[in-house]
Amino acid sequence: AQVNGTLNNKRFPDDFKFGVATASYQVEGAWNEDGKGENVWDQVTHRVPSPIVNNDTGDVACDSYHKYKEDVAMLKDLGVDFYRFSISWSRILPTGFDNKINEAGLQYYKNLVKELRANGIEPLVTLYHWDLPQPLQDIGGWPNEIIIDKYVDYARVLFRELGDEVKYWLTFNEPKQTCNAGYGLAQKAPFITSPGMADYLCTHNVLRAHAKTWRLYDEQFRKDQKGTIGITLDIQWYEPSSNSTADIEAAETKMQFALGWYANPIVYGDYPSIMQSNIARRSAQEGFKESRLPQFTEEEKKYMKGTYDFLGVNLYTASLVRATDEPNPSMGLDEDSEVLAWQPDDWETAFSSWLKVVPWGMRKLVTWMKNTYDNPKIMITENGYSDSGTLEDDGRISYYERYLSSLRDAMEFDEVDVIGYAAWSLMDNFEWLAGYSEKFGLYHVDFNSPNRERTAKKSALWYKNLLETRCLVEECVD
Ligand SMILES: O=S(=O)(O)CCCN1CCN(CCO[C@@H]2O[C@H](CO)[C@@H](O)[C@H](O)[C@H]2O)CC1
Repeated sequence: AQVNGTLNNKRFPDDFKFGVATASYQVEGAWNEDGKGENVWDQVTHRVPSPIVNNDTGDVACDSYHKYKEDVAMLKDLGVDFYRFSISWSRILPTGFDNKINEAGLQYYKNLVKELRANGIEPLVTLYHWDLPQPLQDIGGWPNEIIIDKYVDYARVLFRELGDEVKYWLTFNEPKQTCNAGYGLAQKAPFITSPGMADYLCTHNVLRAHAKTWRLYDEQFRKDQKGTIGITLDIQWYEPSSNSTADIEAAETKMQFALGWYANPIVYGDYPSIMQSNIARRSAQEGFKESRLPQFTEEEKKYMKGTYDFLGVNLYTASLVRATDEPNPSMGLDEDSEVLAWQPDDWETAFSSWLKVVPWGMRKLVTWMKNTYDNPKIMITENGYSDSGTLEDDGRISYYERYLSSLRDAMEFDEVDVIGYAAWSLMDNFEWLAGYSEKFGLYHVDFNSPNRERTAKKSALWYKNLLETRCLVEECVD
């Protein structure tokens, strides 16, 4: 356990998988090469004025589309068990619809998977990491339920074309970002402002698309391909700001609105009851004839329940939560929860303003998930630290040591079934609204050079050593 700052000294189990993660729009570049169609991130980063720092775009990014062999060499050198990357829907289906498959785009991913396997590295594929084909957004995007079957068609192409070599799948990366940030608060593409309305419609369709895809794999591909398929949810740990009953309940409510929104339907078949009751009451007060939170039919609930082999979770930070007796009457996910969350200014912070360094939140989160979702297999599919780009990144090493120690504590003392961990990220890449101004990589990338040279930071050598010893301290105990 972490006693006065010491690290957990237990070795990670032999079957525990270590990896690193990236995402298509953030690293690939080649935004319009070899038949790739436009996606919502191409569209928003090309807007004038641009919402992105320094007008940065993913047009070239790390140029992984051309430099994937170099990337695999880095992965090999790190000694990872797996590489988590995402597939660009519009590189496979340029219009988003499956009536036209872009063979060159498909070939890129076949080549990447082949290169990984040739180096003994397991591919873990995220089907969707936010880059929706623009033609699908033009007909409404995720709030339009026609999207459900278009996503399933896309998934079917990937299972069919890549499923012989890819055995680990994630349907979505962070659907809350797609829906709440993308369609509620205009913080992510397509930057639509419809809080407490389009975010709920988006989620209702994402969840049904996820369930249909999990069932498709389970019924039509798993027997032959013998793979495993989950989803990645983003969450921060929400800690009660006092031990009052009201604040403890407020923190639980916040977890239900921020993680239960997706995990409850997938594990138990329906939205959390606190979401259903709060939003129904507030919708009635606002004069709506029905709740702003869509309802699943009874058969949808049965169909949805249990659609996961494991739960992926991205954890970076934490916040404090307190109750309030003056709830904000506006519509929105945060307002509908009727609790207040914040990050104290004096908490240790990374370079990204939202990223407070709160290692104990890792153990709290995965133990809460064990207790709340009946002890599921959990994979940490992202965890990482931002700085302004130094090669001597001691801050990143310290972050990883403390978060991994907290994770190992949860495995040792709370017996949480954690099956793996991926560091975000293999290399510096396009950090969404922050462009290239915030660096998350174990490797530095020179975005001023057309060759996008990669250079190992101090943290890369630290991670390589961890993967060799599988232990956070000098003297490890089995
Ligand atoms: O800035 S603001 O305060 O107005 C809004 C904060 C937005 N947070 C940022 C982190 N994100 C979860 C992590 O998101 C993940 O983390 C990585 C690092 O961000 C990304 O590069 C990955 O693509 C993403 O999967 C949740 C939303």
